[in-house]
Amino acid sequence: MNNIAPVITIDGPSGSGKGTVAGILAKRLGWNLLDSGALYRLLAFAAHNHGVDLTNEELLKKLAAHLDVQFIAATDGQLQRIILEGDEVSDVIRTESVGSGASQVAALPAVREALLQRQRAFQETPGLVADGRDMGTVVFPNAPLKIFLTASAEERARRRYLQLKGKVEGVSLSSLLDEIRARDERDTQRAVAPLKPAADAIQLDSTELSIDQVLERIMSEIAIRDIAG
Ligand SMILES: Nc1ncnc2c1ncn2[C@@H]1O[C@H](COP(=O)(O)OP(=O)(O)O)[C@@H](O)[C@H]1O
Ligand SMILES: Nc1ccn([C@H]2C[C@H](O)[C@@H](COP(=O)(O)OP(=O)(O)O)O2)c(=O)n1
Repeated sequence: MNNIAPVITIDGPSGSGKGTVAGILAKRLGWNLLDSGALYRLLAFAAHNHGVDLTNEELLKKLAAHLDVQFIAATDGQLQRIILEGDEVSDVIRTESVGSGASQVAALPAVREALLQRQRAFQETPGLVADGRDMGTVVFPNAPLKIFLTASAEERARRRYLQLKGKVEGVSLSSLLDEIRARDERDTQRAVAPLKPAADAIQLDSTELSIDQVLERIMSEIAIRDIAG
């Protein structure tokens, strides 16, 4: 690990655009990418495969510590790929049911602790773009640029609907809105590392902004701070 490498953190609720923006930024800057939510999703998915109950903190902690996962960096024309125990799971971990399981295991302190060093190990030169819920508050508190990206729950559900429609059967806008609200509630109300902006985060509401406009705003913050060389 190289602690000198700068980090840009992007935190916020589901569907605010964190993953999209983080992926484009990492590519544009030539930096590493940490999709921290994928770790919680992988744990929930692995727990399901191994028959581990999502409330069994002791077993989940062990599973988290030994999670056999590989992140294969994005190449031109291909997104980042995620391999769990030898199988590609990039798409199957993206369902709302795995997201909901991720949010449940993420509320357990021992699980968060077990995943902390694994996340910090992504901080390598030339830099890191990290997205999640507690990147700016807990995992990388010294990051020189912290973004807290939001959008209304209705807009976030609409985006998810457009994203999943045609790919996932039986997806409906109203159930997605309910699920997003339930996840917001759990992620903001939990005792450890709840979803909230870091005191020094820049808050960006993307409800009325395009992806390019969000990127433009972040690029100007990067330029002001002169953090990307
Ligand atoms: N500003 C935006 N305007 C419209 N759609 C967006 C915007 N940002 C992201 N999206 C779309 O919304 C969906 C969810 O975005 P994603 O990056 O997965 O959000 P998050 O990682 O915060 O859950 C994707 O299909 C993405 O293309
Ligand atoms: N740093 C993080 C990232 C995700 N989580 C939890 C809470 C989230 O509801 C789930 C899934 O996160 P993920 O970022 O993949 O979800 P979205 O893409 O925003 O829908 O994991 C967390 O507690 N801390």
